Amino acid sequence: MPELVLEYNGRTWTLDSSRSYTIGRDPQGDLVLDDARVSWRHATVSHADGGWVIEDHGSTNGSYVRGQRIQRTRLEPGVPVHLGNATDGPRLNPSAAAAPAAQPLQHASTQAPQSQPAVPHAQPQPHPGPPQQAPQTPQPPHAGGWDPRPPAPQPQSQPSFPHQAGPAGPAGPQAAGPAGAQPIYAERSPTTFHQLALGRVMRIGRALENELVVSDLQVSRNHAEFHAMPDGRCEIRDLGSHNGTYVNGQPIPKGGTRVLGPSDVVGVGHSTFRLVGDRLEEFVDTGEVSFSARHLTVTVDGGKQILKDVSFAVPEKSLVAVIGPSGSGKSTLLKALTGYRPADQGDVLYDNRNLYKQFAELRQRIGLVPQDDILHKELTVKKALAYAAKLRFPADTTSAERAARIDEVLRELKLDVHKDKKVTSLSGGQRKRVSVALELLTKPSLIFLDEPTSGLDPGMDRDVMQLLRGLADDGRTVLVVTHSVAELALCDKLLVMAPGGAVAYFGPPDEALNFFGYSTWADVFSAFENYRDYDWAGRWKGSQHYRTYAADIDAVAPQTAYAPPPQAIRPPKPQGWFSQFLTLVRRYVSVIASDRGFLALMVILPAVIGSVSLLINPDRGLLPNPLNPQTGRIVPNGTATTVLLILAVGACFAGAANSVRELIKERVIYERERATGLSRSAYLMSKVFVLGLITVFQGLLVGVIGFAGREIPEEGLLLEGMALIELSLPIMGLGFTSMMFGLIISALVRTAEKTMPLLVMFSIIQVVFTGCLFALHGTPGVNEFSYLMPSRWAVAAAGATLDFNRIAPPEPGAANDPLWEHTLGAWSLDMIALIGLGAVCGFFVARFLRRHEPEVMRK
Ligand SMILES: Nc1ncnc2c1ncn2[C@@H]1O[C@H](COP(=O)(O)OP(=O)(O)OP(=O)(O)O)[C@@H](O)[C@H]1O
Repeated sequence: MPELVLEYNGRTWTLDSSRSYTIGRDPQGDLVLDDARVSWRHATVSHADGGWVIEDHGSTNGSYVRGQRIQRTRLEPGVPVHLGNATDGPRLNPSAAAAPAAQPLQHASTQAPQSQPAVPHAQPQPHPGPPQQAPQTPQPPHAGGWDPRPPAPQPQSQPSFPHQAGPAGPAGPQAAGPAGAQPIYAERSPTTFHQLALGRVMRIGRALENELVVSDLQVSRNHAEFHAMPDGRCEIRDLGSHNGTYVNGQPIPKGGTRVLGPSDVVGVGHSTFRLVGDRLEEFVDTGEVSFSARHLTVTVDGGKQILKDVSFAVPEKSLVAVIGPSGSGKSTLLKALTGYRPADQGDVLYDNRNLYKQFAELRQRIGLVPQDDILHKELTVKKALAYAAKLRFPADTTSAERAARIDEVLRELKLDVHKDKKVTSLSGGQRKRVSVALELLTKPSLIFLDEPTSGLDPGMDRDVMQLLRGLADDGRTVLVVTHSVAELALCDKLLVMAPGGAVAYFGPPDEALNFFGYSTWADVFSAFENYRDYDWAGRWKGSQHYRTYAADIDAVAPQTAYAPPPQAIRPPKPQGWFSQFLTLVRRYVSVIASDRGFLALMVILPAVIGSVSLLINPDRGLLPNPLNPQTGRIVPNGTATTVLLILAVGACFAGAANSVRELIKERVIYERERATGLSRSAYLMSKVFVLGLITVFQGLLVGVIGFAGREIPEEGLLLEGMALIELSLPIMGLGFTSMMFGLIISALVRTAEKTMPLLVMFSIIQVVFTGCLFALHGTPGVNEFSYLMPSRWAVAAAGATLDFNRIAPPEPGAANDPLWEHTLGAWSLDMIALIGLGAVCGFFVARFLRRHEPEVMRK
């Protein structure tokens, strides 16, 4: 059997071809590499098809051969493999035969061949607590003997927060002090060092020609450069990067420079740099970050506190569950932790860096999976992720790079077999996995999930929770708000919120029921409901559990929260406006094209509206009637006004119906994408462009069918020989402006169900203000009000072509309607007003769209 010798850092292993070997940081693995850039289970080496192959397990930072990221490749003697970084990650040197110095790997020589170990998140993690003592019969809090029964002290479960010292700890004062102070990293050892000689320029970027190659898709190809100036100082220059360069968490202007002081920390993607003398220390954020919240308090208008003094801390690689009755502030807490709605008091520490102060940089390390899916269900998994990746990654990433990252994430979440299925055809649990996959694309270190298992059956609930367990084990901090209590044992810590928004418990999940003195969570929640005014927070703070698990972090005095600076609130735009617009248009067209029902309706609806108008006095034309010789007056042509009324209302309805659900149904997707750099105007314009084209086409269909079968004037006012087109133009414009009104409704409502009554109301109002049912001109107040209605202007424009002042002449003594004058001037004014109304609607949609954005971005 051919053996392989792998050398790393002076150590050698001889690998036997009869089994496979896992490589990673997991001490239980075969080849243990203690380097932060290497994933827990990073890769596997095995003998297959007559050679040795290495297969990456969807590791966070990748495996590289000859500078190329690989998924599975054959190992060649003398060709090293880098793990975690293409250039300076741990280097494995394969050689062909067993070298005399090589030590046979113990497992290989002493153990029988074994199957490849499962990846950590595929199996439930052993987190069994001590066998639970039988709880006492539940009693109300005011009854005697209901005092908390703290479990016996368990020294081994004492939490250790290596990077989260209290006020006396080394990192405490810095974390609360000026943003980005140097000692934040005092307890971390740098991942790599780089020498920076005087006068030298060291360029950072994704491209291999850079001196400092960062294999991180969040980083631009040529991102920034350090410049060691002759006077001994050093400056950082941003090279027009897409995601920005940060000094102490604050962005430096695009293309700008900043001279670095001794305590300054530079952030580029997931890497952070600090200059110590002529040595540049690089810290790579592999996801293993501690996380804590201190004294978080949220006060709403009126002074009511909906989140009260919430503190907790977890070390790296933790899975935290947050549970609590409805209205206990779980969503509010999530918003405070993600910066969507920063707390008014207290702070959130990300690896001891103040999240609010350094929001601009740290926001990119946060993934948020909202309760509703953040993908277009009509698309295939791969396509949906491809559009999301295009919007989130820098413009200079190639589609191959993005596709590679998507494949990596799909494999990691075991979704590769589903990648060509439509999202809508997946089970609830799989759909949630796809939403998680989307957030994992950018390799966040912190992942927040809002009720990911709601609506899932118990099997899927477990499946999703095990997935989260695996994400945490692989080096991320995961916090999940949930209503499901079945799988809490998989979590490292449990935060229980009490009515009113205060903490009722924080600690190991298996001690929680004992803490409350109940045997089931249903009892605990009933107690919350029945004793809403009980001082749950006081009970928690008086407990032994509090002293064990939270007193340290709580000991720091509460501080007024630092509002993120304005430049931090607006996320960097990884893509330019036009590129975002094009991607959004393409995505929208893909969504529409995949919905055959909508496509069919798009044609059938206007065709039916146009056709039914032909049933009205089919042999009558749309020209003015001759004078009645007896009265000397023109006999009104009721057919013309009725036909125009039907066509106009049809266009109104079709236009508004196209758009009325559009923004509300995508609200969650928009909110998430907006927080990751989506341009509001690009989003809005993509909707206006696609829906505009559809409605204009529908208007044309309505107009051509409705007018072509009738006698109409031979000459138009503007398009002389094309009266049919001239008559259809107002119908098309009316469809467009109604579509814009529909967007206003869509931006205003809170649920999609409310759109239908508003659509009906809008359409009926348009019927009234067409001017076909009663004379508007000469009716003070009503006439002026009608100027706000698109149907008024559209009917007037078509009426000007048809000469409505003669088709429906005013009562004797009344004046002609100036908007209906059979002149080019009147027609042009009507059309300009109609389109102008659409533009004004666009302005209002943009304003109202803010309601769909994270609170912090609404100002
Ligand atoms: N902007 C606000 N103004 C006033 N009150 C608010 C505001 N936002 C939330 N609240 C109130 O704060 C309380 C907590 O709301 P939150 O949505 O955080 O609870 P929750 O625990 O997530 O509830 P659920 O489980 O039902 O989602 C509720 O009583 C809610 O009505």
